[in-house]
Amino acid sequence: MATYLKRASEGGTGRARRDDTVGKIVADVIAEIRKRGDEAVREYSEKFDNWSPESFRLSAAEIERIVSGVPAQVIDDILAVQRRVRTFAQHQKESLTDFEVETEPGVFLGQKHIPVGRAGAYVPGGRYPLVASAHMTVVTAKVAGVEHVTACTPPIRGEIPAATVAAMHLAGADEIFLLGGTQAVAAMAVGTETIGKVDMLAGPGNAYVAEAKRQLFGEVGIDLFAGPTETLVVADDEADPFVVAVDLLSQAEHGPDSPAVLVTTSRPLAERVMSLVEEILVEMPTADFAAPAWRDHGEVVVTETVEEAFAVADSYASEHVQILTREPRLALQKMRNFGALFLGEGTCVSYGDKVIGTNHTLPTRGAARYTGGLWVGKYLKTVTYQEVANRQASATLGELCGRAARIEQFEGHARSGDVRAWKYSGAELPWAPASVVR
Ligand SMILES: NC(=O)c1ccc[n+]([C@@H]2O[C@H](COP(=O)([O-])OP(=O)(O)OC[C@H]3O[C@@H](n4cnc5c(N)ncnc54)[C@H](O)[C@@H]3O)[C@@H](O)[C@H]2O)c1
Ligand SMILES: N[C@H](CO)Cc1c[nH]c[nH+]1
Ligand SMILES: [Zn+2]
Repeated sequence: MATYLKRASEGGTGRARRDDTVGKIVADVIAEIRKRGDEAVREYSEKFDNWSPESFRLSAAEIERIVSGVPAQVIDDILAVQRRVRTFAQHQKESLTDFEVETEPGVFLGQKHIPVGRAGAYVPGGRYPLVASAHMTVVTAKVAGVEHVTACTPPIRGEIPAATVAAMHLAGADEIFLLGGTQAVAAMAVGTETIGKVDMLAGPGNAYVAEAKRQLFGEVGIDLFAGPTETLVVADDEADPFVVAVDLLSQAEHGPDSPAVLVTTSRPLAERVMSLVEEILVEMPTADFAAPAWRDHGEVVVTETVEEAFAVADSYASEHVQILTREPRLALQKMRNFGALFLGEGTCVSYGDKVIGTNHTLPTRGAARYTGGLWVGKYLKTVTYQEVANRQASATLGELCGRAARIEQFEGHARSGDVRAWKYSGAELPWAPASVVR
Protein backbone atom coordinates (compact mmCIF):
# COMPACT_ATOMS: atom_id res chain seq x y z
CA MET A 1 0.00 0.00 0.00
CA ALA A 2 1.37 3.40 -0.98
CA THR A 3 1.66 6.01 1.82
CA TYR A 4 1.85 9.74 1.09
CA LEU A 5 4.37 11.60 3.28
CA LYS A 6 3.67 14.83 1.39
CA ARG A 7 0.73 15.76 -0.78
CA ALA A 8 0.30 18.66 -3.14
CA SER A 9 -1.68 21.46 -1.54
CA GLU A 10 -5.45 21.50 -1.90
CA GLY A 11 -6.53 20.80 -5.45
CA GLY A 12 -3.00 19.76 -6.46
CA THR A 13 -2.36 16.37 -7.96
CA GLY A 14 1.37 16.26 -8.55
CA ARG A 15 0.48 17.06 -12.17
CA ALA A 16 0.33 20.45 -13.78
CA ARG A 17 -3.23 21.76 -13.53
CA ARG A 18 -5.50 23.34 -16.09
CA ASP A 19 -6.54 26.86 -15.21
CA ASP A 20 -9.84 28.03 -16.74
CA THR A 21 -8.90 31.72 -16.58
CA VAL A 22 -5.99 30.90 -18.90
CA GLY A 23 -8.41 29.30 -21.38
CA LYS A 24 -10.58 32.43 -21.48
CA ILE A 25 -7.66 34.85 -21.96
CA VAL A 26 -6.22 32.68 -24.71
CA ALA A 27 -9.57 32.39 -26.52
CA ASP A 28 -9.96 36.20 -26.51
CA VAL A 29 -6.45 36.79 -27.86
CA ILE A 30 -6.95 34.25 -30.64
CA ALA A 31 -10.31 35.77 -31.62
CA GLU A 32 -8.86 39.30 -31.80
CA ILE A 33 -5.83 38.22 -33.85
CA ARG A 34 -8.13 36.36 -36.21
CA LYS A 35 -10.18 39.55 -36.63
CA ARG A 36 -7.53 42.26 -36.60
CA GLY A 37 -4.25 40.52 -37.52
CA ASP A 38 -1.01 42.42 -36.91
CA GLU A 39 -2.75 45.29 -35.09
CA ALA A 40 -3.97 42.88 -32.38
CA VAL A 41 -0.62 41.05 -32.30
CA ARG A 42 1.09 44.33 -31.47
CA GLU A 43 -1.50 45.25 -28.83
CA TYR A 44 -1.06 41.95 -26.98
CA SER A 45 2.71 42.04 -27.25
CA GLU A 46 2.61 45.49 -25.64
CA LYS A 47 0.17 44.33 -22.99
CA PHE A 48 1.80 41.03 -21.97
CA ASP A 49 5.46 41.68 -22.79
CA ASN A 50 5.73 45.44 -22.91
CA TRP A 51 7.28 44.91 -26.34
CA SER A 52 6.51 46.82 -29.50
CA PRO A 53 9.50 47.04 -31.86
CA GLU A 54 9.21 48.54 -35.33
CA SER A 55 9.10 45.01 -36.71
CA PHE A 56 8.76 41.73 -34.82
CA ARG A 57 10.61 40.01 -37.65
CA LEU A 58 14.40 40.12 -37.44
CA SER A 59 16.09 41.04 -40.70
CA ALA A 60 19.17 39.14 -41.89
CA ALA A 61 21.33 42.10 -40.85
CA GLU A 62 19.82 42.22 -37.36
CA ILE A 63 20.33 38.49 -36.94
CA GLU A 64 23.94 38.82 -38.00
CA ARG A 65 24.51 41.67 -35.56
CA ILE A 66 22.88 39.80 -32.66
CA VAL A 67 24.73 36.53 -33.37
CA SER A 68 28.08 38.29 -33.69
CA GLY A 69 27.63 39.65 -30.17
CA VAL A 70 27.27 36.19 -28.63
CA PRO A 71 30.49 34.94 -26.95
CA ALA A 72 32.44 32.36 -28.98
CA GLN A 73 32.22 29.75 -26.21
CA VAL A 74 28.42 30.04 -26.19
CA ILE A 75 28.30 29.58 -29.97
CA ASP A 76 30.59 26.53 -29.71
CA ASP A 77 28.41 25.00 -27.01
CA ILE A 78 25.23 25.65 -29.02
CA LEU A 79 26.79 23.92 -32.01
CA ALA A 80 27.99 21.00 -29.85
CA VAL A 81 24.48 20.41 -28.53
CA GLN A 82 22.83 20.88 -31.93
CA ARG A 83 25.14 18.19 -33.35
CA ARG A 84 23.89 15.77 -30.69
CA VAL A 85 20.23 16.66 -31.25
CA ARG A 86 20.71 16.32 -35.02
CA THR A 87 22.42 12.93 -34.74
CA PHE A 88 19.64 11.47 -32.62
CA ALA A 89 16.93 12.97 -34.85
CA GLN A 90 18.64 11.55 -37.94
CA HIS A 91 18.57 8.08 -36.35
CA GLN A 92 14.90 8.54 -35.61
CA LYS A 93 14.28 9.50 -39.22
CA GLU A 94 16.07 6.38 -40.43
CA SER A 95 13.78 4.29 -38.23
CA LEU A 96 10.81 5.43 -40.32
CA THR A 97 10.40 3.29 -43.39
CA ASP A 98 8.73 4.15 -46.64
CA PHE A 99 7.61 0.93 -48.28
CA GLU A 100 5.59 -0.49 -51.14
CA VAL A 101 4.20 -4.02 -51.11
CA GLU A 102 2.43 -6.13 -53.76
CA THR A 103 -0.35 -7.58 -51.62
CA GLU A 104 -1.87 -9.64 -54.47
CA PRO A 105 -0.80 -9.87 -58.11
CA GLY A 106 -0.80 -6.38 -59.58
CA VAL A 107 -2.03 -4.67 -56.39
CA PHE A 108 0.53 -2.24 -55.00
CA LEU A 109 0.08 -0.56 -51.62
CA GLY A 110 2.59 1.94 -50.30
CA GLN A 111 3.41 4.19 -47.40
CA LYS A 112 5.59 7.25 -47.42
CA HIS A 113 6.48 10.15 -45.15
CA ILE A 114 6.07 13.72 -46.34
CA PRO A 115 7.30 16.66 -44.24
CA VAL A 116 4.84 19.47 -43.59
CA GLY A 117 5.57 22.47 -45.79
CA ARG A 118 5.68 25.19 -43.13
CA ALA A 119 6.24 24.70 -39.43
CA GLY A 120 6.07 27.19 -36.58
CA ALA A 121 8.67 26.61 -33.87
CA TYR A 122 7.83 28.21 -30.55
CA VAL A 123 10.88 28.73 -28.36
CA PRO A 124 9.82 29.74 -24.85
CA GLY A 125 11.55 32.48 -22.95
CA GLY A 126 9.32 34.72 -20.89
CA ARG A 127 11.10 34.06 -17.59
CA TYR A 128 14.49 32.80 -18.80
CA PRO A 129 16.08 32.18 -22.22
CA LEU A 130 15.31 28.59 -23.24
CA VAL A 131 18.09 28.41 -25.81
CA ALA A 132 17.91 24.62 -25.88
CA SER A 133 14.29 24.68 -27.08
CA ALA A 134 15.55 26.17 -30.34
CA HIS A 135 17.63 23.06 -30.98
CA MET A 136 14.71 20.81 -30.11
CA THR A 137 12.17 22.45 -32.39
CA VAL A 138 14.18 23.86 -35.30
CA VAL A 139 16.94 21.26 -35.75
CA THR A 140 14.35 18.49 -35.57
CA ALA A 141 12.11 20.17 -38.15
CA LYS A 142 15.03 20.61 -40.52
CA VAL A 143 16.12 16.97 -40.13
CA ALA A 144 12.54 16.00 -40.98
CA GLY A 145 12.86 18.04 -44.17
CA VAL A 146 10.49 20.93 -43.38
CA GLU A 147 11.02 23.55 -46.06
CA HIS A 148 10.11 26.67 -44.09
CA VAL A 149 10.50 27.06 -40.33
CA THR A 150 9.16 30.20 -38.68
CA ALA A 151 10.67 30.54 -35.22
CA CYS A 152 9.22 32.77 -32.49
CA THR A 153 10.59 33.62 -29.07
CA PRO A 154 9.60 36.40 -26.66
CA PRO A 155 11.84 39.16 -25.40
CA ILE A 156 13.00 38.72 -21.81
CA ARG A 157 12.07 41.74 -19.73
CA GLY A 158 12.43 43.94 -22.80
CA GLU A 159 15.76 42.48 -23.89
CA ILE A 160 16.57 40.46 -27.02
CA PRO A 161 17.59 36.92 -26.00
CA ALA A 162 20.77 36.89 -28.10
CA ALA A 163 21.85 33.29 -27.43
CA THR A 164 18.36 32.02 -28.30
CA VAL A 165 18.36 33.99 -31.55
CA ALA A 166 21.79 32.53 -32.34
CA ALA A 167 20.53 29.01 -31.63
CA MET A 168 17.45 29.50 -33.84
CA HIS A 169 19.62 30.86 -36.64
CA LEU A 170 22.30 28.15 -36.38
CA ALA A 171 19.58 25.49 -36.27
CA GLY A 172 18.36 26.71 -39.67
CA ALA A 173 15.26 28.81 -38.92
CA ASP A 174 14.05 30.53 -42.11
CA GLU A 175 12.42 33.46 -40.30
CA ILE A 176 12.81 34.66 -36.73
CA PHE A 177 10.25 36.78 -34.88
CA LEU A 178 10.73 38.27 -31.43
CA LEU A 179 7.22 37.56 -30.28
CA GLY A 180 5.91 35.42 -27.45
CA GLY A 181 2.93 33.74 -25.83
CA THR A 182 -0.51 33.34 -27.33
CA GLN A 183 0.06 36.21 -29.76
CA ALA A 184 2.97 34.36 -31.38
CA VAL A 185 1.19 31.02 -31.50
CA ALA A 186 -2.06 32.49 -32.83
CA ALA A 187 -0.30 34.64 -35.45
CA MET A 188 1.57 31.64 -36.84
CA ALA A 189 -1.57 29.51 -36.81
CA VAL A 190 -4.00 31.92 -38.46
CA GLY A 191 -1.51 34.04 -40.42
CA THR A 192 -1.35 37.84 -40.42
CA GLU A 193 -0.16 40.45 -42.92
CA THR A 194 3.45 39.95 -41.79
CA ILE A 195 3.50 36.47 -40.27
CA GLY A 196 2.84 33.64 -42.69
CA LYS A 197 0.38 30.92 -41.75
CA VAL A 198 2.04 27.62 -40.88
CA ASP A 199 0.80 24.06 -41.33
CA MET A 200 1.82 22.91 -37.91
CA LEU A 201 3.07 24.32 -34.62
CA ALA A 202 5.66 22.76 -32.36
CA GLY A 203 7.43 23.62 -29.16
CA PRO A 204 6.96 23.87 -25.44
CA GLY A 205 5.77 26.79 -23.37
CA ASN A 206 3.94 27.99 -20.31
CA ALA A 207 0.25 27.44 -19.62
CA TYR A 208 -0.77 30.20 -22.14
CA VAL A 209 1.33 28.77 -24.94
CA ALA A 210 0.19 25.19 -24.33
CA GLU A 211 -3.47 26.27 -24.12
CA ALA A 212 -3.20 28.34 -27.31
CA LYS A 213 -1.85 25.32 -29.20
CA ARG A 214 -4.63 23.18 -27.76
CA GLN A 215 -7.33 25.65 -28.85
CA LEU A 216 -5.85 26.03 -32.35
CA PHE A 217 -5.43 22.32 -32.96
CA GLY A 218 -7.36 21.26 -36.03
CA GLU A 219 -6.85 24.56 -37.80
CA VAL A 220 -3.12 23.74 -37.61
CA GLY A 221 -1.37 20.60 -36.57
CA ILE A 222 0.31 20.56 -33.19
CA ASP A 223 3.15 18.41 -31.99
CA LEU A 224 1.75 17.67 -28.53
CA PHE A 225 0.59 19.27 -25.33
CA ALA A 226 3.92 20.40 -23.83
CA GLY A 227 3.09 22.75 -20.97
CA PRO A 228 4.61 23.51 -17.56
CA THR A 229 7.40 21.09 -16.67
CA GLU A 230 6.79 18.11 -14.39
CA THR A 231 9.18 15.59 -12.92
CA LEU A 232 9.02 12.36 -10.97
CA VAL A 233 11.83 10.35 -9.36
CA VAL A 234 11.56 6.64 -8.52
CA ALA A 235 14.20 5.76 -5.91
CA ASP A 236 15.05 2.77 -3.76
CA ASP A 237 17.06 2.63 -0.55
CA GLU A 238 20.37 2.64 -2.45
CA ALA A 239 19.71 6.00 -4.09
CA ASP A 240 21.67 9.02 -2.89
CA PRO A 241 19.15 11.35 -1.19
CA PHE A 242 21.27 14.40 -2.02
CA VAL A 243 21.13 13.58 -5.75
CA VAL A 244 17.38 12.94 -5.49
CA ALA A 245 16.75 16.29 -3.76
CA VAL A 246 18.91 18.24 -6.23
CA ASP A 247 17.23 16.57 -9.23
CA LEU A 248 13.71 17.19 -7.94
CA LEU A 249 14.48 20.89 -7.52
CA SER A 250 16.18 21.10 -10.92
CA GLN A 251 12.77 20.87 -12.54
CA ALA A 252 10.73 22.62 -9.84
CA GLU A 253 12.69 25.77 -10.70
CA HIS A 254 10.83 26.04 -14.02
CA GLY A 255 7.95 27.78 -12.32
CA PRO A 256 5.57 27.76 -9.36
CA ASP A 257 3.29 25.48 -11.39
CA SER A 258 5.90 22.74 -11.91
CA PRO A 259 5.20 19.56 -9.90
CA ALA A 260 8.02 17.40 -8.55
CA VAL A 261 7.18 13.97 -7.17
CA LEU A 262 9.24 11.36 -5.33
CA VAL A 263 8.09 7.73 -5.28
CA THR A 264 10.35 5.55 -3.15
CA THR A 265 10.50 2.20 -1.44
CA SER A 266 12.46 3.74 1.44
CA ARG A 267 10.85 5.87 4.12
CA PRO A 268 14.21 6.96 5.59
CA LEU A 269 15.30 8.11 2.12
CA ALA A 270 12.02 9.99 1.67
CA GLU A 271 12.45 11.79 4.98
CA ARG A 272 16.06 12.68 4.25
CA VAL A 273 15.14 14.00 0.77
CA MET A 274 12.39 16.18 2.25
CA SER A 275 14.73 17.76 4.75
CA LEU A 276 17.48 18.22 2.14
CA VAL A 277 15.03 19.95 -0.19
CA GLU A 278 14.24 22.50 2.50
CA GLU A 279 17.95 23.06 3.20
CA ILE A 280 18.82 23.53 -0.46
CA LEU A 281 15.91 25.89 -1.05
CA VAL A 282 17.30 28.30 1.57
CA GLU A 283 20.18 29.30 -0.70
CA MET A 284 18.87 28.31 -4.16
CA PRO A 285 18.89 31.40 -6.43
CA THR A 286 15.75 30.22 -8.23
CA ALA A 287 13.87 29.37 -5.03
CA ASP A 288 11.24 31.98 -5.89
CA PHE A 289 9.89 29.41 -8.37
CA ALA A 290 11.21 26.14 -6.91
CA ALA A 291 9.94 26.72 -3.35
CA PRO A 292 6.27 27.34 -4.21
CA ALA A 293 6.42 24.55 -6.81
CA TRP A 294 7.61 22.11 -4.16
CA ARG A 295 5.24 23.46 -1.50
CA ASP A 296 2.12 23.45 -3.65
CA HIS A 297 2.72 20.67 -6.15
CA GLY A 298 5.40 18.43 -4.60
CA GLU A 299 4.42 14.93 -3.51
CA VAL A 300 6.31 12.15 -1.70
CA VAL A 301 4.99 8.59 -1.83
CA VAL A 302 6.40 5.53 -0.06
CA THR A 303 5.64 2.12 -1.59
CA GLU A 304 6.32 -1.42 -0.38
CA THR A 305 8.04 -2.70 -3.54
CA VAL A 306 9.79 -1.35 -6.62
CA GLU A 307 7.00 -2.84 -8.77
CA GLU A 308 4.45 -0.84 -6.81
CA ALA A 309 6.64 2.26 -7.21
CA PHE A 310 6.58 1.78 -11.01
CA ALA A 311 2.79 1.38 -10.93
CA VAL A 312 2.36 4.56 -8.87
CA ALA A 313 4.75 6.41 -11.19
CA ASP A 314 2.77 5.17 -14.19
CA SER A 315 -0.43 6.59 -12.73
CA TYR A 316 1.09 10.11 -12.77
CA ALA A 317 2.13 9.82 -16.46
CA SER A 318 4.78 12.43 -15.66
CA GLU A 319 6.73 14.30 -18.30
CA HIS A 320 10.09 13.13 -16.89
CA VAL A 321 10.64 9.95 -14.92
CA GLN A 322 14.03 9.43 -13.36
CA ILE A 323 14.91 5.94 -12.11
CA LEU A 324 17.38 5.78 -9.23
CA THR A 325 17.11 2.11 -8.26
CA ARG A 326 19.44 -0.91 -8.27
CA GLU A 327 18.13 -2.08 -11.65
CA PRO A 328 17.02 1.05 -13.50
CA ARG A 329 16.42 -0.77 -16.79
CA LEU A 330 13.57 -2.71 -15.18
CA ALA A 331 11.52 0.45 -15.70
CA LEU A 332 11.75 -0.05 -19.47
CA GLN A 333 9.79 -3.28 -19.04
CA LYS A 334 7.47 -2.24 -16.26
CA MET A 335 6.48 1.30 -17.13
CA ARG A 336 4.11 2.59 -19.80
CA ASN A 337 3.37 6.26 -19.08
CA PHE A 338 6.21 8.78 -19.24
CA GLY A 339 7.50 11.46 -21.61
CA ALA A 340 11.11 10.39 -21.22
CA LEU A 341 12.94 7.98 -18.91
CA PHE A 342 16.27 8.77 -17.28
CA LEU A 343 17.92 5.53 -16.19
CA GLY A 344 20.40 5.53 -13.33
CA GLU A 345 22.39 8.13 -11.45
CA GLY A 346 24.76 8.75 -14.37
CA THR A 347 22.18 10.79 -16.22
CA CYS A 348 19.55 13.30 -15.20
CA VAL A 349 16.71 15.36 -16.62
CA SER A 350 19.05 18.33 -17.05
CA TYR A 351 21.15 16.31 -19.52
CA GLY A 352 18.01 15.64 -21.53
CA ASP A 353 16.99 19.30 -21.25
CA LYS A 354 20.27 20.78 -22.29
CA VAL A 355 22.87 18.56 -23.88
CA ILE A 356 22.48 14.84 -24.48
CA GLY A 357 20.56 14.84 -27.76
CA THR A 358 17.09 13.44 -27.03
CA ASN A 359 14.28 15.97 -27.43
CA HIS A 360 13.23 17.89 -24.32
CA THR A 361 9.81 18.91 -25.69
CA LEU A 362 7.72 16.39 -23.80
CA PRO A 363 4.09 15.70 -22.87
CA THR A 364 2.63 17.17 -19.68
CA ARG A 365 -0.64 17.06 -17.75
CA GLY A 366 -1.17 13.35 -18.38
CA ALA A 367 -0.59 13.53 -22.15
CA ALA A 368 2.15 10.91 -21.70
CA ARG A 369 -0.71 8.39 -21.51
CA TYR A 370 -1.16 8.76 -25.27
CA THR A 371 1.91 10.38 -26.79
CA GLY A 372 5.66 10.66 -26.56
CA GLY A 373 7.59 13.87 -27.07
CA LEU A 374 8.58 15.91 -30.09
CA TRP A 375 10.57 14.00 -32.70
CA VAL A 376 11.08 14.08 -36.47
CA GLY A 377 7.97 11.95 -36.97
CA LYS A 378 5.78 14.77 -35.63
CA TYR A 379 6.80 16.95 -38.59
CA LEU A 380 6.09 14.16 -41.06
CA LYS A 381 2.79 13.00 -42.47
CA THR A 382 2.57 9.23 -42.88
CA VAL A 383 0.57 8.85 -46.06
CA THR A 384 -0.44 5.86 -48.13
CA TYR A 385 -0.97 5.31 -51.85
CA GLN A 386 -2.14 2.50 -54.07
CA GLU A 387 -2.13 1.32 -57.65
CA VAL A 388 -3.85 -1.67 -59.27
CA ALA A 389 -1.92 -2.52 -62.40
CA ASN A 390 -3.76 -5.76 -63.20
CA ARG A 391 -7.20 -5.64 -64.83
CA GLN A 392 -8.35 -8.97 -63.39
CA ALA A 393 -7.32 -7.89 -59.86
CA SER A 394 -9.25 -4.63 -60.29
CA ALA A 395 -12.33 -6.50 -61.55
CA THR A 396 -12.23 -8.82 -58.53
CA LEU A 397 -11.86 -5.90 -56.16
CA GLY A 398 -14.65 -4.10 -58.04
CA GLU A 399 -17.10 -6.95 -57.44
CA LEU A 400 -16.14 -7.12 -53.76
CA CYS A 401 -16.40 -3.34 -53.48
CA GLY A 402 -19.88 -3.37 -55.05
CA ARG A 403 -21.14 -5.91 -52.52
CA ALA A 404 -19.35 -4.31 -49.53
CA ALA A 405 -20.67 -0.84 -50.34
CA ARG A 406 -24.26 -2.06 -50.79
CA ILE A 407 -24.21 -3.61 -47.29
CA GLU A 408 -23.89 -0.01 -46.18
CA GLN A 409 -26.30 1.36 -48.81
CA PHE A 410 -23.56 3.36 -50.53
CA GLU A 411 -24.82 3.02 -54.09
CA GLY A 412 -22.39 5.59 -55.50
CA HIS A 413 -19.40 3.82 -53.97
CA ALA A 414 -20.69 0.48 -55.22
CA ARG A 415 -20.90 1.80 -58.78
CA SER A 416 -17.21 2.76 -58.81
CA GLY A 417 -16.53 -0.94 -58.20
CA ASP A 418 -19.20 -2.12 -60.65
CA VAL A 419 -17.81 -0.04 -63.49
CA ARG A 420 -14.38 -1.64 -63.17
CA ALA A 421 -15.78 -5.16 -62.92
CA TRP A 422 -17.80 -4.39 -66.09
CA LYS A 423 -14.93 -2.77 -67.94
CA TYR A 424 -12.22 -5.29 -67.06
CA SER A 425 -14.11 -8.60 -66.93
CA GLY A 426 -17.42 -8.04 -68.67
CA ALA A 427 -19.63 -8.13 -65.59
CA GLU A 428 -23.24 -6.96 -65.94
CA LEU A 429 -23.91 -3.25 -65.44
CA PRO A 430 -27.68 -3.02 -65.15
CA TRP A 431 -27.72 0.61 -63.97
CA ALA A 432 -25.58 1.97 -66.88
CA PRO A 433 -27.22 4.88 -68.77
CA ALA A 434 -28.37 4.17 -72.28
CA SER A 435 -25.74 6.43 -73.81
CA VAL A 436 -22.90 4.21 -72.53
CA VAL A 437 -21.84 1.70 -75.13
CA ARG A 438 -22.08 -1.75 -73.66
N1 LIG B 1 6.87 20.40 -21.55
C1 LIG B 1 7.98 20.76 -22.14
O1 LIG B 1 8.48 20.08 -23.01
C2 LIG B 1 8.67 22.04 -21.74
C3 LIG B 1 9.97 22.31 -22.22
C4 LIG B 1 10.56 23.52 -21.89
C5 LIG B 1 9.87 24.45 -21.13
N2 LIG B 1 8.62 24.15 -20.69
C6 LIG B 1 7.83 25.12 -19.93
O2 LIG B 1 7.85 26.32 -20.68
C7 LIG B 1 7.50 27.36 -19.81
C8 LIG B 1 8.32 28.59 -20.12
O3 LIG B 1 7.60 29.62 -19.57
P1 LIG B 1 7.92 31.14 -19.77
O4 LIG B 1 6.80 31.89 -19.13
O5 LIG B 1 9.30 31.40 -19.32
O6 LIG B 1 7.97 31.38 -21.33
P2 LIG B 1 6.91 31.25 -22.51
O7 LIG B 1 7.63 31.72 -23.71
O8 LIG B 1 6.30 29.90 -22.52
O9 LIG B 1 5.75 32.28 -22.19
C9 LIG B 1 6.00 33.64 -22.17
C10 LIG B 1 4.82 34.37 -22.73
O10 LIG B 1 3.67 34.12 -21.92
C11 LIG B 1 2.79 35.20 -22.07
N3 LIG B 1 2.18 35.52 -20.78
C12 LIG B 1 2.81 35.58 -19.59
N4 LIG B 1 1.92 35.96 -18.64
C13 LIG B 1 0.73 36.15 -19.27
C14 LIG B 1 -0.57 36.54 -18.83
N5 LIG B 1 -0.82 36.80 -17.54
N6 LIG B 1 -1.55 36.60 -19.75
C15 LIG B 1 -1.33 36.31 -21.04
N7 LIG B 1 -0.10 35.95 -21.50
C16 LIG B 1 0.90 35.87 -20.63
C17 LIG B 1 3.59 36.38 -22.56
O11 LIG B 1 3.09 36.80 -23.79
C18 LIG B 1 5.00 35.83 -22.75
O12 LIG B 1 5.56 36.21 -23.99
C19 LIG B 1 7.68 26.83 -18.39
O13 LIG B 1 6.39 26.62 -17.85
C20 LIG B 1 8.39 25.52 -18.60
O14 LIG B 1 8.14 24.59 -17.61
C21 LIG B 1 8.02 22.98 -21.00
N1 LIG C 1 12.70 20.62 -18.49
C1 LIG C 1 12.16 21.26 -19.65
C2 LIG C 1 11.12 20.36 -20.25
O1 LIG C 1 10.00 20.35 -19.46
C3 LIG C 1 13.18 21.57 -20.72
C4 LIG C 1 14.24 22.53 -20.32
C5 LIG C 1 14.99 23.29 -21.13
N2 LIG C 1 15.82 23.98 -20.35
C6 LIG C 1 15.60 23.69 -19.12
N3 LIG C 1 14.65 22.78 -19.10
ZN1 LIG D 1 14.15 21.65 -17.32
